[in-house]
Amino acid sequence: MTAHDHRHSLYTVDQVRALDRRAIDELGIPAYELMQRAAAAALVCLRQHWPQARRIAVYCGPGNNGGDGFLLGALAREAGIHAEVFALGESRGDDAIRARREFEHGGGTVVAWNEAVALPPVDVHVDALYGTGLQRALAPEVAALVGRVHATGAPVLALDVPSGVNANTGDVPGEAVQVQVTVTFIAPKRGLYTGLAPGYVGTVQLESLGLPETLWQGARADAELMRPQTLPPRPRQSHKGNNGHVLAIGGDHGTAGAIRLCSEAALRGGAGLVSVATRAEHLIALNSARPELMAHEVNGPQALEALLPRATVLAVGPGLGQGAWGHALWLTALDAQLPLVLDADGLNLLAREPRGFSGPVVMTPHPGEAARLLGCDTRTIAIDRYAAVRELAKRYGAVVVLKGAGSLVADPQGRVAVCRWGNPGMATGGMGDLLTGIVAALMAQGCDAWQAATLGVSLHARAGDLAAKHGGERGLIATDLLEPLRLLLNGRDA
Ligand SMILES: NC(=O)C1=CN([C@@H]2O[C@H](COP(=O)(O)OP(=O)(O)OC[C@H]3O[C@@H](n4cnc5c(N)ncnc54)[C@H](O)[C@@H]3O)[C@@H](O)[C@H]2O)[C@@H](O)CC1
Ligand SMILES: Nc1ncnc2c1ncn2[C@@H]1O[C@H](COP(=O)(O)OP(=O)(O)O)[C@@H](O)[C@H]1O
Ligand SMILES: [K+]
Repeated sequence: MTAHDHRHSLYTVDQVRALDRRAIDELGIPAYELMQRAAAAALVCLRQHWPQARRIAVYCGPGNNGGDGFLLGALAREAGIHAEVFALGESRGDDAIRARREFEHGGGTVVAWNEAVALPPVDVHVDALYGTGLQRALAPEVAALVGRVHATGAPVLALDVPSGVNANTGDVPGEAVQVQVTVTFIAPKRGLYTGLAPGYVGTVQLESLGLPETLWQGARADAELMRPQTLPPRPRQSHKGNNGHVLAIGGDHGTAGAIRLCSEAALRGGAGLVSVATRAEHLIALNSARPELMAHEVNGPQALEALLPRATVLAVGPGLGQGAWGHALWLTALDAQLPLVLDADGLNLLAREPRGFSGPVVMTPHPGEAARLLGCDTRTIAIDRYAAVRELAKRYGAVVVLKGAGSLVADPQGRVAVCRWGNPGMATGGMGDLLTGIVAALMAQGCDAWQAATLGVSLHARAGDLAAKHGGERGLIATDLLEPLRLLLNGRDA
């Protein structure tokens, strides 16, 4: 992928290193000057977020991230801010060593950190321990420092990456610094946006260090950040037959809620018609709750086959179960040669009985389902969500949404888009069922699998944010998203 808009492109750590090298080799900017620019940008960021800050503490690790910290300490002192600088280990590498000397030549004193050192009272802590060079979990003594910094309650600014966060993957293998602001240099690292990282990074501010656009042009990026999108307005002459017909299949005994949420989301996602193939016992409840739904009793494959000719997209899985009924409907749906959205038990059945697809498919696993599909544990998924989602998309020949904080969407060719919206209020039952219905509705309206998945994920997460903005995160429930979803789908976000 070429990256013309580097603010929406996400890079692996190796790709960021390649950009650094090009800045040094092709633009002739010495690495030490990049470090100086990073420190200057960090000071601007610090003052922008905490204009009243008079005292800061900077914790410097042994590498170039620590080098950035020493130079920030020097600049802060020059600007009249009292900076106490702590070193964790000896600086390694010419630039980091030179940065430390520059701080000391300016009159600053570096305190070698040990656990007997008292943390000074400060307005802001600056985390310059580790950046993109983090290789493993923080050592116990560093983790102890992190705990003490957190306990002060004062805000933290991270230089480049919060220490302990793997900037390449978003994994956090042990302790990590939880910060209010991460000022990241040169390019957005893909790991800051997904998995455990969103719990640590706070606001991510990109500083391009005055490097020209040409640096990013032609440079490889690994993924893209989703941008807010909607669908174009409907043609005035539109009729329900133009807007697709979603058939939602599921709702075994005792699981009516999942299929109702999915089908209602398909209606609010703009599908022209929404039918439900479910157990007889759910029909009255579905019809009385949502008379716009066409609910059908389906007791086996034949009854489902009768509904297929009118459907444009099948949403398969919410509340489907993995019993004989669910399995038989699942097989019929997968053989129907219609576009599919597969979720929940639709995915669990696929993990049990792997197979290919004949038409376009979007799969929407959460990490637990993803682990079943890949035959691994959820920890393996968390270690590298980018690798997991790409492997799923490739293995199943489908567009795959790997849900959870910083949802990822991948296609079988390896393209990946990252969702930067959503909130922990959405960690509640039924949210995934909505997503299935939304993605199906978008496919029914003519989006291809990639468009439906990326637009669906972004609308769902933004609807979650809008709902949480009005009522808060705790107590947010899936149906709260339906009205904001409709607003966002129509390009309104008030
Ligand atoms: N090269 C460049 O062009 C620029 C680099 N910059 C800074 O340089 C950083 C990268 O510097 P480095 O590559 O030196 O990497 P780091 O400073 O992140 O850390 C590398 C050092 O830490 C050690 N280490 C890693 N994980 C450890 C752990 N868990 N426990 C103990 N030791 C560990 C490594 O062995 C190595 O000595 C960036 O994040 C950024 O802050 C900026 O100055 C901007 C420009
Ligand atoms: N902390 C979070 N941040 C952002 N989005 C979240 C968070 N927790 C859950 N979500 C989103 O909510 C949805 C939950 O889906 P899922 O786990 O399938 O729930 P369910 O099976 O109950 O419907 C996913 O789209 C997921 O990305
Ligand atoms: K850091």
